[in-house]
Amino acid sequence: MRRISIFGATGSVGMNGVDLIRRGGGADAYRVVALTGGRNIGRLAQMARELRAEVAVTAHDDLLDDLRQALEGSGVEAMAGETALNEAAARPADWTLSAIVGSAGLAPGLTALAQGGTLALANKESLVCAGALLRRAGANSGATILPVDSEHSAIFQALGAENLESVKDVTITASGGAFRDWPLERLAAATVAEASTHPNWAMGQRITIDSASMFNKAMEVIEAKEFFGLDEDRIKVLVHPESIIHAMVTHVDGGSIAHLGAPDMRHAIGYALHWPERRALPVAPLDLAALGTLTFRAPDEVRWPALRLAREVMAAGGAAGAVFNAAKEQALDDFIAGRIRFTQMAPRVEAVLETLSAEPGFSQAPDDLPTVLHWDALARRKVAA
Ligand SMILES: NC(=O)C1=CN([C@@H]2O[C@H](COP(=O)(O)OP(=O)(O)OC[C@H]3O[C@@H](n4cnc5c(N)ncnc54)[C@H](OP(=O)(O)O)[C@@H]3O)[C@@H](O)[C@H]2O)C=CC1
Ligand SMILES: CC(=O)[C@@H](O)[C@H](O)COP(=O)(O)O
Ligand SMILES: [Mn+2]
Repeated sequence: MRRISIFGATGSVGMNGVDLIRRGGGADAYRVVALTGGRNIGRLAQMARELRAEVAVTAHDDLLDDLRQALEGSGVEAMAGETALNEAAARPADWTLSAIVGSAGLAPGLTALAQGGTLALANKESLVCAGALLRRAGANSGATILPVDSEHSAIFQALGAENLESVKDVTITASGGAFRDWPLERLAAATVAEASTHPNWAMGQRITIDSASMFNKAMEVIEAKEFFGLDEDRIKVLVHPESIIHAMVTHVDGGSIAHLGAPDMRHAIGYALHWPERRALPVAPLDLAALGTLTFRAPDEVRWPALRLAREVMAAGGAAGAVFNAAKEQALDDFIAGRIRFTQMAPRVEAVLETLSAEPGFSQAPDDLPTVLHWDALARRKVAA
């Protein structure tokens, strides 16, 4: 039986993963090793019981008793805390879904990679903070890393067996998020509730707000560079309000291969689950005649300064990715908590990048986890200061 683990099982991507496992036969078809969550103990315990997981882990030490109680009589082991997340990631699994939100997903991702198997990576923050570390961990153990972010899954699928040398560039699409059509002068008054609605995708709150600010796309450009080893000038962004085309690969001969699909993450997760095969998935087929029109716009770096920052981060290299991600996470926390305005996030991130670029060691890519965590903590402190 195939052994699977899902990190961040109680979130939007995690629940879509659980849905696919359930539809594929659940505990009768898969041996579920670990399911992890954060504060949603009820959901975590219910999933762990249903899928007869070996262990359920909450990231929060103070919730261990609640989890134990919720799992009483189930035979599922309960664990809590960061160390427990890593212990769960060290349990051998054939397929692990990395769907924790934020840089908190990096340590368990690295641990899972060290034990081999396949890491299906939704946690884009890992690649932005520590792309080289992840690739090295995978290469050392012989693990496979598959993309789950919809655009990167689309590039992976559109590339097929093609050699990267024949690729002129890749284009990832952006919906433009909640404020794509707002007058610029209204953005400063945008509320958390307004930023937390996405025109096409049902996702967690943090990535939804990142879509509105385009920090999500900025992260994805860096993610594409790290995942596919493409130079930054071969990665383009195209605003596509319908989110039907997810990415496009353009070859040196002028041919472009686009990947299309309904905005449903079960396609990308299911593709990674069954790869290298393709199996039927519960995703609505496209009806292009009913859709009628697909539209496109050039990205506007005045409206979305995060896109310019991504280019600067890629040009800087070294610790810039770790600093950028952590500063963005802290600025997002501050916006959600009402401490800063929507339009203050990008300037805060830019200021932290500028300040920390003068620190010794900034130009060296972190080559171990403690160094990534050092830059992560420093960047968060600078934003909060
Ligand atoms: N949602 C989507 O469709 C897409 C998401 N992604 C990426 O996938 C990842 C997950 O996104 P999404 O599912 O939207 O996020 P959600 O916020 O919906 O879920 C996040 C998950 O991580 C858990 N979690 C939160 N904080 C911590 C922490 N500090 N330590 C351990 N676990 C934690 C949450 O637990 P709990 O809720 O129990 O507190 C939950 O299980 C992100 O990296 C995102 O960028 C990529 C493409 C699409
Ligand atoms: C589903 C997915 O992969 C998200 O990252 C999505 O792309 C977000 O939409 P935006 O295009 O609005 O950032
Ligand atoms: Mn995406």
